[in-house]
Amino acid sequence: MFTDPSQPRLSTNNPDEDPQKQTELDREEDPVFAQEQEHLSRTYETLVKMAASFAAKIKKLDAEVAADKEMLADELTGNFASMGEAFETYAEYATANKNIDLCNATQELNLQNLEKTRLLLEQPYFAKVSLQYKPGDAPKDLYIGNAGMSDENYKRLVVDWRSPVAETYYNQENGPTSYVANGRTIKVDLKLRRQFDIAKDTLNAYFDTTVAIQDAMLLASLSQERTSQMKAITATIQKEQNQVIRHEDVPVLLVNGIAGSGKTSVLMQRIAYLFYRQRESLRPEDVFLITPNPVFSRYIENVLPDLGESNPETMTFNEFMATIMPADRSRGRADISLESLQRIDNAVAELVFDPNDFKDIVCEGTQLLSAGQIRQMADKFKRIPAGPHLVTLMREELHKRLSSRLKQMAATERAQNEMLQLSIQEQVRIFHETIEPQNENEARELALTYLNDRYARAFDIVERDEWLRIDRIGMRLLGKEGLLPVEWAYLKMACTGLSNPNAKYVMVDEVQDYTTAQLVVLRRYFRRAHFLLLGDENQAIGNHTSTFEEIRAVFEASGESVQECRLMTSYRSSPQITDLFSGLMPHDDRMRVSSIQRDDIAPDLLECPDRETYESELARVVSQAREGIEHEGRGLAAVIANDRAGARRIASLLGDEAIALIDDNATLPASGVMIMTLEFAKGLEFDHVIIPDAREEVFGDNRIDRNRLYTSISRATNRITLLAPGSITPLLKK
Ligand SMILES: Nc1ncnc2c1ncn2[C@@H]1O[C@H](COP(=O)(O)OP(=O)(O)OP(=O)(O)O)[C@@H](O)[C@H]1O
Repeated sequence: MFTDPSQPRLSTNNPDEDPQKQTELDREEDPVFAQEQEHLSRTYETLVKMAASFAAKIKKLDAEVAADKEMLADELTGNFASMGEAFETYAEYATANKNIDLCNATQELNLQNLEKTRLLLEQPYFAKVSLQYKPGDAPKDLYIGNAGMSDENYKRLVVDWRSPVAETYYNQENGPTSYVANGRTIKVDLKLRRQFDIAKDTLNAYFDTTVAIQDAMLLASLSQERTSQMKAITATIQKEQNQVIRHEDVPVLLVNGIAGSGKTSVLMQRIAYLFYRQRESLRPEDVFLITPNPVFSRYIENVLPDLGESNPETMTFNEFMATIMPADRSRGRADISLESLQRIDNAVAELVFDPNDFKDIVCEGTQLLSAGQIRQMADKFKRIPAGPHLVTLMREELHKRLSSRLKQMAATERAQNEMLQLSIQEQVRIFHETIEPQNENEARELALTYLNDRYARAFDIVERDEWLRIDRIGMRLLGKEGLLPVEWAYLKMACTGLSNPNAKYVMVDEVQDYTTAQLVVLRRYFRRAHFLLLGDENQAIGNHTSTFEEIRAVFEASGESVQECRLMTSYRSSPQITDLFSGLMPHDDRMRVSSIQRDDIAPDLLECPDRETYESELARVVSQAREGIEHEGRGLAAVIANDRAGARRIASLLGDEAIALIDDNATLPASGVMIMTLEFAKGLEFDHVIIPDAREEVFGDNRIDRNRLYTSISRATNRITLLAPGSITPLLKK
């Protein structure tokens, strides 16, 4: 056993040995190992029994509800013969429905419990803390896992990693510590902090840690080959990361972290944490996650489900814009100055609607309300200044007028004939039965239902204020034709109050890639939401994107203070790769960077004297990478080109040696060597990164090139190769 208390304690006698490869002898000789294995086996057995019991309860309750419903249908025949009988019948309905609601709630709980036990059966827990609450008291052992579970006698089997007491594990220090529960700070003495490597009911190893900077579980996790899917980091969350994950709920939290410091990982864990802490009120549709591109959305899509949580609304900025804009208008430049947006606000403050600002409401080829009618309606409200309040009043009025227009139409022979000619399938879809109106009244009512279905989109047009000609208003107010998407969206928000007031959280990853105008649009649209912004200024690779100072200013402008956390340790990249990319950072920041010590391969910088040598070297490097991956049967390598043209050139040079992922919608295979642009590689990571053209012409001494190089290098976990036909950029020659 180890004697150095600052080092992780392994359950093996040989510190050089991979804990995964402990011999049976080591384990047998270690009483702690045996005790822990026994505890695990017992817990696992209980969980198996509980899973079976929840499954049985679900089945039984399902059968009971089905029987109840059948009985309801048979027995509650609806006796309304007299007033008294009618009341009685209503009371019976109410009781029966209440019972069904109660059953549904119980069933929901059963399902949740079954889901939790299933999650725990994969790995019942990953850590244990022994906490002494008062001097002299026996320490209390708590096992921490991906979900919390108590047995049928209410004895805690596993504590959820997000529960207050689990904080003692993440504080990473033995001795006096504390956690906050129900607003109270509880002081405890952490006597033992033990990590486990567990798969189902098998204990592979345990580690007793005091200071976890170099914790063995972390090292084991970081040394695994990369796959096309990001993984949760629950068991190995580090102290600085935990401060973000468990941060108090503030209006704006900005996480400024170097490449590979776990920003995206922390973001996913924070979402899971918020869902847990607000489990009664926070729903996945209240949380919006804005990601840099569709590849990235797919890369992270399994993290939350693996933690037993649902994914929030996940979208790129363009996808977000598509939800609020006409279909053909949502893409395009976003480098609008703040002054232009300010001009829109000023102009809208003076806005008076003009007769030509309105559009006919046309649906299914029928004009339901004309622009002239809308104009007349606007005249009714002329004492109210144009803007969100007026638009709301007009919208309400338009709803009324649309309804009465459909009512008028429903009385016409034409509408009723159309309805009678509906196919049987259409009738069943609209009315849930076939129709045969018996009198004029009935025919009118049915025709109204039919028209409401046929012209449903018209109500949408009203609701989405599509009866306003935003481009026309923009042209008049700003004197320019063809608004850019961000301007269009901003103008529409200013005129109509367009927003999503229900969103509670908006998370923006890679925030350094957004222009100030884009952030202003997000802030204004999600007007009540709390924001979590994560980024790295050194990875800003686009023109006109915001600095962190500008990001702060956007949010401070709406009266909020912005809290900031820094993450300065690189978990992704080996120390030598971290040194290489951090050399491109501003000097003061560079001094604060650290990485996790592990096996290290020196970067390969290959300067080739001529084109021919260069091409054959590139082919050799790629071919070796491919062979290595094929031999192992896993692993990812990326050739990161500077642009699409470069990626295509390399693809034709390399032929079948590598898979070209040039289209935005391409998916990352599980393993292999891929060619891609940096835009595609953003946010992702690879065991081996090959930068095929690292000449000064490609990476010159300017901010964007520097950031492009930093971002490309920092995609690598273990190995980096840079090639150049000629000299490598002096940016790397410190
Ligand atoms: N505490 C941790 N335990 C285990 N792995 C971690 C931990 N923190 C980060 N990692 C790993 O480090 C890698 C980088 O994490 P992540 O992608 O979240 O960083 P990032 O800051 O978003 O990176 P970038 O900004 O460069 O895209 C991932 O493989 C992640 O699993």
